[in-house]
Amino acid sequence: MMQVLPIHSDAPTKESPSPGRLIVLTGPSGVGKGTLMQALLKRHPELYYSVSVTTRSPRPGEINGENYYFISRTKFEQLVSQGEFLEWAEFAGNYYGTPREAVLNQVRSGNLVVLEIELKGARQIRTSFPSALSIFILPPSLNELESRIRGRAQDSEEAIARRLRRAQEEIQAADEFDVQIVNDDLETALKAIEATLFG
Ligand SMILES: Nc1ncnc2c1ncn2[C@@H]1O[C@H](COP(=O)(O)OP(=O)(O)OP(=O)(O)O)[C@@H](O)[C@H]1O
Ligand SMILES: Nc1nc2c(ncn2[C@@H]2O[C@H](COP(=O)(O)O)[C@@H](O)[C@H]2O)c(=O)[nH]1
Repeated sequence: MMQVLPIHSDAPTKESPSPGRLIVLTGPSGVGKGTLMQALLKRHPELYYSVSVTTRSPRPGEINGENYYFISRTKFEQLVSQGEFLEWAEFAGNYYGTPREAVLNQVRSGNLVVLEIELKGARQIRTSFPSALSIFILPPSLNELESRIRGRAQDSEEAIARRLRRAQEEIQAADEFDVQIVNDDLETALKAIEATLFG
């Protein structure tokens, strides 16, 4: 379970110089961020993947502490008030947030830290950490996005509809980010991410 950390009244809201770097992977739900992330971690185990905190219920097979830290809304709101998140957002009826201290420690230690997060959180990171590298993953089409969400068979009809509505807003924001990559063929998209990260 996530460690509850003390409140730091001087916790940074703007970045301070550090040897590591934050990488933000964003894009609509179902576009394949998690799939790309897992493949990337296999090839580059030196990357640090930030495990988020959420109030969403675990899907079959999801493991607490590995996929997410699953907590209650009350606990999440308490952590927000304690300043424990680097960013957080409500998405499709649930809260999601990035644990502040673990991520900052990794960046300070010189590591490349990858956050896989939705649009509002990605915007918060861009504001707080202007040197973060942000990558927006696009679907080949909205139809393909829908069939990926449905193919995953993890969400109710209502959740699918909410995610698709939100996807259209998110896609319009793609140009706000440093790099846009279409996840059509997985291997091609992976190579494009690798080229962005490692040159
Ligand atoms: N390039 C691809 N071609 C075909 N299917 C893909 C591709 N990339 C991912 N998928 C499939 O699309 C579905 C959604 O992928 P994934 O769960 O990784 O998306 P996500 O962006 O992480 O979603 P969320 O943001 O909701 O967690 C999965 O079933 C995955 O196997
Ligand atoms: N702002 C944040 N968004 C996050 C975080 N962790 C995950 N996410 C994004 O939420 C949606 C929905 O995820 P799902 O697992 O329920 O399908 C998706 O876009 C994730 O990338 C976070 O810490 N902050």
